[in-house]
Amino acid sequence: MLCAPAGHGANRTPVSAMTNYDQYDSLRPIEWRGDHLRLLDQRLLPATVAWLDCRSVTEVADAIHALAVRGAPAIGIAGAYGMVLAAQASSDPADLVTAAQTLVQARPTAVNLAWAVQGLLASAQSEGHVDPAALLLRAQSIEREDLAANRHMGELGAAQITGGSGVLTHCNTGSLATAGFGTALGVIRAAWAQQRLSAVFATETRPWLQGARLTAWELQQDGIPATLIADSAGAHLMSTGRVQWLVVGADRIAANGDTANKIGTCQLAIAARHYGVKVMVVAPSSTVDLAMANGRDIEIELRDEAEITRLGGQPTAAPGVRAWNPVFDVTPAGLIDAIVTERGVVEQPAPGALAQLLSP
Ligand SMILES: CSC[C@H]1O[C@H](OP(=O)(O)O)[C@H](O)[C@@H]1O
Repeated sequence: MLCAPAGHGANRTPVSAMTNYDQYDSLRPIEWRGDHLRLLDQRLLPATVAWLDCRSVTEVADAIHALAVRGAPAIGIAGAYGMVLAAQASSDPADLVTAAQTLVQARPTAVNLAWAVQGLLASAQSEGHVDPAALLLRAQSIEREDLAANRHMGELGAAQITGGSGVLTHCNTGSLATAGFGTALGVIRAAWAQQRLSAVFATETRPWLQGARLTAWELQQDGIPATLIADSAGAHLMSTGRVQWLVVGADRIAANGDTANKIGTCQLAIAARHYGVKVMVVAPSSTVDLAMANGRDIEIELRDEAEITRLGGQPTAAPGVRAWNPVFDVTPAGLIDAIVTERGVVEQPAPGALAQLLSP
């Protein structure tokens, strides 16, 4: 069933658009500095807060591939600023095309990266010349719109959650993964601020530990008590009745609602359906890929085996053992109860519902 677009008679009126979220908006992982891009190096968090200064499109692409900056919206924003760096380095349109290819190849699954980069390339091509200032305005607009979208999605998603609910989240979908406030974590922040939550649980999210290292750290900054669980404890937690919602982000949502997200999301959604826990996907419209009919063709990023067999640079597996490291999976739309975007909420996503919601 399709809920009315946000703000137009939606059948769940957000509790209050006046809730003050500023305390949750202080963290910015991306800073444009005029001739370089500063990125909070998320590989070192939470032990070390250090910044990378990227002065070329290659350095931005390398930072995206290495997960120094990560999270679907955040890598889109970083990619956009990478295009500005490319335009500052060369006025040759062919070089901008090469820059776009370099950035898009950094990570294949999150559509936000290609959406942002190819959008800036198209705008330069439509202008007929490479104008760094014009591209900078577009990059800044993408960043600004993402933050606004996150705050709005927070309200819409929180309105879905009845008071006294426990929630489980997977991976990191907070300020570190976006322009600020977060997607799924933004809903959790809003629901907490509106006193709707009885408990927040986060999975550790192996192998990269986005939950243990990043989500737990963000929630500590917020003063929101959270309990960390092993990824393998998700189904058991749901069996105890302590959570009513599984709230996750997305890297690419196909037109029918099939959703690519961090590896482990699908099995959590299967367990959620078994135990009567509702599943909410929270993502800006820039994460929806209407050109992809369903999730079967979403490219799943495979990363280095060492991310499985080593931790913190130390071996954790039997020497020489091979590992398979897909870092996303696809949750079928039939397992999803609500997809929350800044344009509104789609419940029980049916074919065509997202296209209808996002139609101009
Ligand atoms: C709002 S972030 C969306 C998405 O990105 C994360 O992946 P990664 O940490 O590998 O960039 C995770 O899948 C989040 O749900």
